[in-house]
Amino acid sequence: MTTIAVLGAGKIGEALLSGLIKAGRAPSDLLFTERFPSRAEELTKTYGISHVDVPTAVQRADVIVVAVKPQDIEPLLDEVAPKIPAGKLVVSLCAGLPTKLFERRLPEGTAVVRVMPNTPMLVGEAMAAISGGAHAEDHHLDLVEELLGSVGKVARVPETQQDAVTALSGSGPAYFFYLVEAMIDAGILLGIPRATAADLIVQSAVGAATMLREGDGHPVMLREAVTSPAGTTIAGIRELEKHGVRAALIDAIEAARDRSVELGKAHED
Ligand SMILES: NC(=O)C1=CN([C@@H]2O[C@H](COP(=O)(O)OP(=O)(O)OC[C@H]3O[C@@H](n4cnc5c(N)ncnc54)[C@H](O)[C@@H]3O)[C@@H](O)[C@H]2O)C=CC1
Ligand SMILES: O=C(O)[C@@H]1CCC=N1
Repeated sequence: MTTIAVLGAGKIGEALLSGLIKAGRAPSDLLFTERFPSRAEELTKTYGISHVDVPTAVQRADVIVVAVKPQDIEPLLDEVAPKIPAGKLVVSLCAGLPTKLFERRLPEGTAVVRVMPNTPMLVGEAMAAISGGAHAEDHHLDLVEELLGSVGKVARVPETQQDAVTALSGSGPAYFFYLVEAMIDAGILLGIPRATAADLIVQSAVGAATMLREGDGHPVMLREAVTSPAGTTIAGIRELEKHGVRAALIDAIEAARDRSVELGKAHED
């Protein structure tokens, strides 16, 4: 069985470990490193996965998943580079960081795959986009696709698209949560108890997402089907258009893309 080590077990590292266990992977095939001992203890208690140091992780694992913040990558690479044996597969989940940053710092020929996942991995509904670096071969991409395929959907994209993907599906769940939060607030304004408003909106979001995924309709057609002549929906849509919500979303996603590019540039030579 492939042994996987996650370096940095924060939100996304935990989402991956937990998703892999839910998908049937044995905790004994998983390892993690974590700089905060209390956090490490909590994860070992919850999932039964061993917390190890970096030399042990890179020795024992076949696949080394880097899940620290982009701002924390340099000290991590300083620790990993002298210890990692040749021939390991390195998978980076870090926003903005190009595969060539890892290739420059790790032993010559190290296969690196850049991945942009998202937190719905926790419930087996991730969207992950993967791109191979200079030394990643088809079998490396196949392995990463298989691993991530057990916790959601996987797309292969050219690395040049990863900053845009980060803005769309990496950050995307946060924008949906934000929308849901705002709609629940609207319910409160209209006098609906918070718990009832949350039920109404969350189920509407699940229903709408299911129609988008499983139906054969385009989002525009689906929205038109809700929008009756002289009805309630168009009265609401007019307000969204007046407040520039579409343009705000496009600007938000462009800003997220730009930030991803900036995070990568901070680590250029
Ligand atoms: N949170 C999200 O929705 C997503 C995050 N990502 C990427 O995943 C990476 C991690 O993000 P989060 O999990 O949100 O951050 P986080 O801050 O929750 O987790 C990072 C973890 O790494 C640990 N850490 C830092 N340096 C370390 C070191 N040298 N050795 C061992 N542990 C170390 C920290 O203590 C922390 O627990 C980032 O690069 C981010 O861009 C990618 C997609 C989605
Ligand atoms: O906000 C961030 O930087 C990370 C990357 C994508 C989602 N969360």
